[in-house]
Amino acid sequence: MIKLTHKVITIKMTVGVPKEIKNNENRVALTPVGAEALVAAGHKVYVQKTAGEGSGFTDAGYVDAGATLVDTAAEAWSFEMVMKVKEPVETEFQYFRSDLVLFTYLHLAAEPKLTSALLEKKVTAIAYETIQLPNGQLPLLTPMSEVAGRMSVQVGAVYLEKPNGGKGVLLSGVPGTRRGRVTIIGGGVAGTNAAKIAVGLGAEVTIIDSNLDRLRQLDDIFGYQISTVASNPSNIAKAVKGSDLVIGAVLIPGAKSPKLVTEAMIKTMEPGSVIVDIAIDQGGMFETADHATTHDNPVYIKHNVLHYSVGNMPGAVPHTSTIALTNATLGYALQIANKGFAKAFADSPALLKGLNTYNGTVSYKAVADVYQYPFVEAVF
Ligand SMILES: NC(=O)C1=CN([C@@H]2O[C@H](COP(=O)(O)OP(=O)(O)OC[C@H]3O[C@@H](n4cnc5c(N)ncnc54)[C@H](O)[C@@H]3O)[C@@H](O)[C@H]2O)C=CC1
Ligand SMILES: CC(=O)C(=O)O
Repeated sequence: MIKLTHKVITIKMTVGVPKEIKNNENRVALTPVGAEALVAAGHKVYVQKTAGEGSGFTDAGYVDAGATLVDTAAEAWSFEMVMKVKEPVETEFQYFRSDLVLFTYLHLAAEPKLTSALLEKKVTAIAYETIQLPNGQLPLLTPMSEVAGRMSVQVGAVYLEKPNGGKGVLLSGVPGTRRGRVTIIGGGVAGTNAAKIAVGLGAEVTIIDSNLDRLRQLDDIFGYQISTVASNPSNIAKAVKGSDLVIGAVLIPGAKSPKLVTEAMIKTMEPGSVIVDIAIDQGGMFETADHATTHDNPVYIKHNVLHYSVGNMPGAVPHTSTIALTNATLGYALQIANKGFAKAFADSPALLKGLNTYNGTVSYKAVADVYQYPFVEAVF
């Protein structure tokens, strides 16, 4: 009898995980459990020392998972695929090279310098936030939008407190007083999660969205606990004027956020009101929220309204966020590592949607349009 053996060819990839260096960014791209799964699939994982500490994961935990610790960022960046959380900051651009596969959040529509650095160095850059399933869902943005949406009401409630500069409104109210009024613009993942917390606190909640089917779904979910409003300038102006807290959570995937709340609308809000611009990572949707803030200094005041516009909100709850992120990214990281990026793209249209720059060209149309770069569709 002849025994046939089939040789399975598995690509072994080296994967680097640098420590995040953005302000108060304590997430890390992989939990030890995630590292273990890549190692079990035959890959080598190199984690920069202390990268997991901020999320509650020790170096020893990664070693137990089969990963190797490296001392420096330069080493962590030297491997075939680099997994990160946040878009690289300027001091990290030195590590870009043409044979690098970078897998991370990128938000290129709001990052002109990063976009040109990736193009110049011909990096294969895959953005978590534009990976998209055929039904339109953004599976690697979803977990962080859930976190940011839930946090947005929590931080909004804190900044409404008088000692923090707010007007002194308790979102739940108490018997004999009015409830706090919360308007959420964009009723997708972040907006829905904001609504859950705002409703849970007992606030009066309005959700504005341009997608009427989405408003119908929200009406089915929340019933009479919320009001749904169609998005147009007049409805937005009215809702903003009457609100204590306005949360911005719109998204047009990959593109710059539309500025739906104008400066004139902000001027109509009562002093001490609060806005939370979750969409700041795509450029922001409030005309007056013209820059991203940091967890060190999250709020500034314009027209007597407190503006919170932190671009990495989930970084403030890194233990929860790192686990939620790895839960979502790991399957895609395994596809890239097991098959090599070209075969992984060929097999998965969802993953291919994540490709933002390749071989010195922009491969995501909404990003190309922002900067008027030619859009070059990558075919694998
Ligand atoms: N600042 C931070 O730390 C974080 C920011 N984000 C950002 O939050 C934003 C929202 O993300 P998701 O909720 O996941 O997106 P999503 O795609 O689930 O929801 C976006 C919603 O905006 C609605 N929309 C689009 N145009 C509109 C318009 N003109 N008027 C009203 N509604 C409109 C869409 O119909 C959709 O329901 C994104 O910019 C995302 O990058 C997400 C996580 C963390
Ligand atoms: C979505 C994103 O950029 C973040 O979670 O920081």
